Amino acid sequence: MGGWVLGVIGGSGLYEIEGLANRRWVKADSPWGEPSDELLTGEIGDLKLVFLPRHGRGHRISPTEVNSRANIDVLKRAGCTDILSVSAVGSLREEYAPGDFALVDQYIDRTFARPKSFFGTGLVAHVSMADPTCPRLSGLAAAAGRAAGQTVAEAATLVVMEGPQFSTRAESELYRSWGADLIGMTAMPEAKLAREAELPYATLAMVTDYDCWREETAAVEVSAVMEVMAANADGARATIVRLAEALQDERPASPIDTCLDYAVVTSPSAWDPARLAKLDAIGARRFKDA
Ligand SMILES: CSC[C@H]1O[C@H](OP(=O)(O)O)[C@H](O)[C@@H]1O
Ligand SMILES: Nc1ncnc2[nH]cnc12
Repeated sequence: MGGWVLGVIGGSGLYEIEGLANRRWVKADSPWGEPSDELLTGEIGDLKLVFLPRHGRGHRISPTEVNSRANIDVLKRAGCTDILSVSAVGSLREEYAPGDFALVDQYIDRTFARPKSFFGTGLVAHVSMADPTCPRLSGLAAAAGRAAGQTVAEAATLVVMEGPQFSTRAESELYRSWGADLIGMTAMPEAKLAREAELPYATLAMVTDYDCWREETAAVEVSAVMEVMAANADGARATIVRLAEALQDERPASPIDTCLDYAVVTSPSAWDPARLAKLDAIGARRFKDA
């Protein structure tokens, strides 16, 4: 096994990270279209880190228009072994307060206007999403957040809505009645695509608001989200540095590294060469003999 290569997808308010040695913005191409921006590559100690701002520098791209297939593809091409995804989220529970961090272990995917798979006609695959995040990476990220002085919850359930408008009060109450803890707009289909790419994935959620269900608090506005994110960006960066410091050694294998072995259902004789060609990075391990 080689070392860790950490991909970090930055969300609202996190458009770059400082403190990287040999830091360089590099253009990355993908057969899945345009990624959100160039990749910022660099090192923290022995760890290679690859950062991509999800909405692009200047926050140009809306949640629906984020090309998550291209983003995951270029991170895979850049050699990432694992992905930490950072997101600003609303809280659906009293106990998750603005300023808190949380690691997500379940998602409820309510998005409907985004391509959600690298697979399809000519090469059909069904990966398991029963446990959508990597417990090892999530645990390390939670410890890193605490070491950086943050309050960090674990095992949160995140609703991912289409947006870009925020929820109605009835929707907010509905998601609460489903047992969801947090709400955002971008972790899906990112988490599904990371799994198809055999990349262990974790969501570091940064709570920015109480959405619109809490009577004593004003309904969420984007200015409030960005204000809390500005106050928390240093905490997010410190968490990433602490996580990087914990990933200096060899990377042990994960079952996610080989999950496509159990997922592909199309007979090899029916594989579509055009789709196979687009899967040259995502499926490099699985389809190396094709
Ligand atoms: C800027 S408020 C709504 C916006 O913030 C979150 O973005 P991200 O997940 O990339 O941090 C949310 O998902 C929306 O895209
Ligand atoms: N209340 C909210 N709903 C959806 N996405 C968000 N991102 C930050 N706060 C949010």
